[in-house]
Order: sequence, then C-alpha cells, then structure tokens
Amino acid sequence: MQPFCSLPAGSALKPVPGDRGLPVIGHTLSFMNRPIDFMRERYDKYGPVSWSSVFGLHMVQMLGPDANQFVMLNRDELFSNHQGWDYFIGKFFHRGIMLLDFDEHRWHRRIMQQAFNRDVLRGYLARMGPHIATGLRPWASTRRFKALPALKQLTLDLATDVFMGYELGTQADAINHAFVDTVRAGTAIIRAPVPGLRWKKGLQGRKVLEDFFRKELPNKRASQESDLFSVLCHARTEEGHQFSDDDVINHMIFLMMAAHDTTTITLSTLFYHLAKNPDWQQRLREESRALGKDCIDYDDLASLEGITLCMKEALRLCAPVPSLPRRTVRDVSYNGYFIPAGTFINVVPYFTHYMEEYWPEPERFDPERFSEARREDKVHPYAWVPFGGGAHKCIGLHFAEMQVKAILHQVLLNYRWDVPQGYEMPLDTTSLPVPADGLPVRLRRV
Ligand code: HEM
Repeated sequence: MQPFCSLPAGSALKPVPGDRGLPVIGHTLSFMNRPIDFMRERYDKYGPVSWSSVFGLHMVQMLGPDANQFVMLNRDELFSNHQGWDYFIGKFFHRGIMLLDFDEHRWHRRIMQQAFNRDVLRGYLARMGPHIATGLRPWASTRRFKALPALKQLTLDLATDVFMGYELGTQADAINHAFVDTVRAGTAIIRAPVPGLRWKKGLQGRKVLEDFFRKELPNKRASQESDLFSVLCHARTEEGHQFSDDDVINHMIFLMMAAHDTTTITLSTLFYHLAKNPDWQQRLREESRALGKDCIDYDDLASLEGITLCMKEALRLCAPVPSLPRRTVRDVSYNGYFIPAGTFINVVPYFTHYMEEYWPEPERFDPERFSEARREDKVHPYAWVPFGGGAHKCIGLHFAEMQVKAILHQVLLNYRWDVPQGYEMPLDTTSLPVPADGLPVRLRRV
C-alpha cells in the first residue's frame, strides 16, 4: 500500500490508501476491461475510498451510495465537473453543459431546461413515432441481424429528425462516424494525436460536427421549428438570457452524444435481457397490445409499467455512463480521509449497481425489484444512479424514457426475438459499455 499524499501538519485525517499498479499503465487495463471485479477488489482491500493510477492519472475512487451522494450533491462546491471531464473528453466536447461548473453551469442549465419541458417533449415524441415505424421495417429482411448496429442506426436517424429537424441523407455516414470517433476518443490510452489512433480520430470527428452545425445555424436562427436545434436557438429565460452561436453548437454536439449512445446502450441491454427472459418479453408485448395503437402518445408513457420496470433494471445492470469523473477544487475531508485540492475523483454508478450490500443477487435480471411491493432502490437514495444526481443530473432522463418506450413499444408489436440457449453477451467496457459482438439475435415477425 502506498499513501496518496502527505498530510497537512497537525491533521487528524488519514491519507487515502491505495497503490499505483503496474509501471506506466497503472491499473488502466483492469479498470477498462473488468471494471466491476476491479472495483470490488479495491473496495474489499481498501474500503470505499482508495487511489490507483489509471489513464496516466492518480485517481481517487469514491465507491458506494454514500460517496455518490457526497460527490454528486456537491453541497459545498468541492468538486469540479469541468476539471474532471475535461481531461477525458474536453478536447471533443468542450463547453458542453456537463463540462461547466457552478454559476456558469446554472446559467446554461436554466436556458437549456426549456428544451426539455413537458410541452417540448410532447412535440419530440410526436415526431418520433412515424420515424420509428419506417426505421423498423428493414429489420425483417436483415440477414444475421445484430441488435446494436440496428438500434444505433435507428436512434441516430431519430436524433437527426428530433434534434436537427431534417434527414441527413448522404451526410449520415460521415456524421455517424464523427460521433463514434469523438465518443471513443475519451478513453484513448495514447492521449496524443497519432494518426489512425483514437485521439486523432476524435479531433477530426469534432471538426466535422462543428462545421456541420455552424453551416446549418443561420437557417435555424431564422426559422422556428419544434426540433431541439431550433429550440436551443430560441430558448430565452425570463431575464432574457440566450445562447450565443458558439453555445448552440457546443451544446448540440454534446447533446447528440449524450443522447445517442446512452439510449442505444439501454435499448441493447433491454434487447439482451428480454431475449433471455421470454416471459418478460411477452408480458411487455401484451401491455403494448393493450394500448391498441401503433405509436404511443405522451400520456401513454405512465401506463407502460412493465417497460418502466425493465428499463430501470437494464439501467442498473448496465449503467451507460459507468463512472463520473470530478476534480477537487479545495481540500476535502471525507470519512476521515484527506483528499487534497486538485485530486481526480471517480464515482462509479456501474459498481454501485452491483454491490450485494445493497442489491440482492445483483447479477440477476429481476425487474420486479423496482416494483412498489419491493422498491429495492429505496435502500439508499444514491444506490440507483444511472442518471447521476445533484446539479448535473441528466437533463434528458425523461427524453430517454420516452424514446426507449416509443421504440420498444413498436418493436414488441412487430417482432419477437431470442438468443441461443446459454448465450452470454460479451461486454466491451473499453469505452461506454456495449455488446462486443453487436448482440446477434434471431428476429421474427409476430
Ligand atoms: C438512458 C439514457 C441516459 C443516461 C443513462 C444518461 C446518464 C447521464 C448521467 C450519468 C449524467 C451525469 C453526468 C455527471 O454528473 O457528470 C448525464 C448528464 C447529462 N445528460 Fe444524460 N443520460 C441519458 C440520456 C440523455 C439524453 C437522451 C439526453 C438529451 C436528450 C441527455 C443529456 C444530458 C445532459 C445535457 C447532461 C449534462 C447535464 C448537466 O451537466 O447539467 N442524456 N446523463
């Protein structure tokens, strides 16, 4: 064990325990390739607060619901989002709202909130229904169907309409690649622009996206439509605050990323578990049939109870944003430990969701654990945190619920799907967690 730092003279606090790991790469490979086992080992060895070297940084892991609450609520403004996320994705998503802090963040969030109020959400959902129907049609004739690429394509097509208000046409591939590259760049091990590697591709991706949004911006300023791009151009607080052109571009790039991969991951996790649990799949199908309509409306959302339970369980089993980085802006004392200003911190929803201390049989797909009769998530307000918490809590969580329900509803009405007996989905956790094999399923029309 190596102490993280020396203590201030006369301090009654303890130094954070931990160890660096291997020379140069530290614990990066374990952190990326087997995050839950790695965190469990650290937790069992050192407790909820420990340090290790990952991605070239000395990072303090603060594990478990209490630590989540302390860091995410951030009551005394001890933790900077900007300084945490900037190291990983700042080059690709700079000035995205998640990378802003404190007063400046609040200023942007108040404007952005208008793009996510109930009436605006209603408008987005109305746009989605017909696009989903069109997007699902070719699935039936796809040979060797894989859920991940199909869902990714569908959510991207939806985003281009709901977010931007038009079809991308021939530009679709370039924009899709640009997104994939910018997202993957965040977890590059070689953090320098070496041609062909993640970092460089991420920079190129950002440039493609910036040019695209800047070119389209004057049209959006001039018209007033119901898509998100247009809403952001016109959003105005009561005090008259509005986004500049640069703000709109930075927020659009961030929002497309924040919405796209997270929703795709949630849907593929649902696809997997519903394939393995045909009783649940059928229960949800019957619930959808009972609605008696092809496309759901906003007021139907609450009645799709089965999907609500399954979605919560999918988000528990595979948190699309597995860990949240922060950096201390002042010295912090937590649980008797001294954490100096300038320390990288990591809170880990992914690990929290597998802690058997809070979740009975954490590996098991058991949506009923969220039912009113059981409410296992109530064991601690920060035990189930797929959307984070505090000032930076996901602004798109209702959007995500709406989109997942709208898609799954139509999939259930049109298809049934399964996987071979004994199939276990391999997860690639080197960036955001996705099925490593694309999740091949056998799809049939119902
Ligand atoms: C299942 C889907 C989603 C999950 C699991 C998810 C998860 C998260 C998490 C964990 C955070 C907090 C990050 C932090 O504290 O550092 C966050 C923030 C954010 N999310 Fe989501 N998200 C999802 C969908 C969406 C969608 C659909 C949108 C937009 C349409 C969106 C937009 C945002 C934005 C803008 C932030 C930053 C908020 C702020 O800093 O004030 N997310 N999300």
